[in-house]
Amino acid sequence: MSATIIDGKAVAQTLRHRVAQEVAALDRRPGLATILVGEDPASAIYVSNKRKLCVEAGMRDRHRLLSAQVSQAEVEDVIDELNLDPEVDGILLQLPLPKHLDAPSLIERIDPDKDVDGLTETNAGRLALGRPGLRPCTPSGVIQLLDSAAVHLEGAHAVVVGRSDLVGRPQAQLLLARDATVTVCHRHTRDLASHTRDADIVVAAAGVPKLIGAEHIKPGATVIDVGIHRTEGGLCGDVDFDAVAGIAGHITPVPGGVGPMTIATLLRNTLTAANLHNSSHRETRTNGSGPARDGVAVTAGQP
Ligand SMILES: Nc1nc2c(c(=O)[nH]1)N[C@@H](CN(C=O)c1ccc(C(=O)N[C@@H](CCC(=O)O)C(=O)O)cc1)CN2
Repeated sequence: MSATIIDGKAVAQTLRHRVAQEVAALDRRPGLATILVGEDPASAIYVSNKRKLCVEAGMRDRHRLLSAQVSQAEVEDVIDELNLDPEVDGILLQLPLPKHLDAPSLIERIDPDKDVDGLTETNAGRLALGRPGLRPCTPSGVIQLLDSAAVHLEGAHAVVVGRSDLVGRPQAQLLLARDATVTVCHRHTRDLASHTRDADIVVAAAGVPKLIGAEHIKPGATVIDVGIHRTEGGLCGDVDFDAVAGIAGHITPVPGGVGPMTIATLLRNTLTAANLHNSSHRETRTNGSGPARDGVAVTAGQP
């Protein structure tokens, strides 16, 4: 093996520690609300970890567990209630949802300034236009991992494999915002290896176990694995780690790579949303007029 392993657990811990320090300095504790529908075991673990780490960072934890048979209208009511709750700065609707629910319209119902997943059309549009806004957690975490390993992004050829709303599309936008040259590959791409072999950075987010092998990677390239699959042999990603680690320059493991960054970034987004709400509140008190809510105060292009 020759690749340097990017330790997502360590980078995430540092970020969570920084968030906790900033939270401790605030007058008002930020609040994160999680909504879990049904009993998917993996989703239940992810939400339970989010809640645990939210409390560990000094934030207020709100949780709604809804039955797998809940109606669209009932979930809408919960979102409406959390949108209005002044103690809630961030709302996270855990995905995937049961099939009878219309996930895009529920996501769209979340107040964009509480959308700590960065998935509403408003925040996706802000990202596409390079405007400040809340960014999706996993792709934003990937950029932070690349920065932690000092991987040069400007002018680099980055290939994103996958085009989901949660990862692939926003990942491409975030890399573009950092001046990478971005190719997006997907299930209809012909000759995937011909694209990935040309890449300085490969982000694998296709949802196919061990899709990316040694034959897909240029020697010295950086390989980021977003996939998580439970197989009989244990957890694996979209990258065949053992094969690719002998060729890549940097690589993220599964577990311990991108996953922990997803949750740490969620906490950071919740803090960002709380800072926005606190400053809006201050403005309302001092001006007597409504706050100028033109998006959250993070730098355009930042993860
Ligand atoms: N509303 C959202 N739903 C989902 C998101 C999301 O960002 N927002 N992402 C994924 C799941 N996810 C967070 O929700 C998530 C996945 C994995 C991990 C993680 O830390 N994984 C560990 C392994 C843990 C294990 O499964 O044993 C690792 O990779 O080291 C955190 C969060 C889908 N849904």
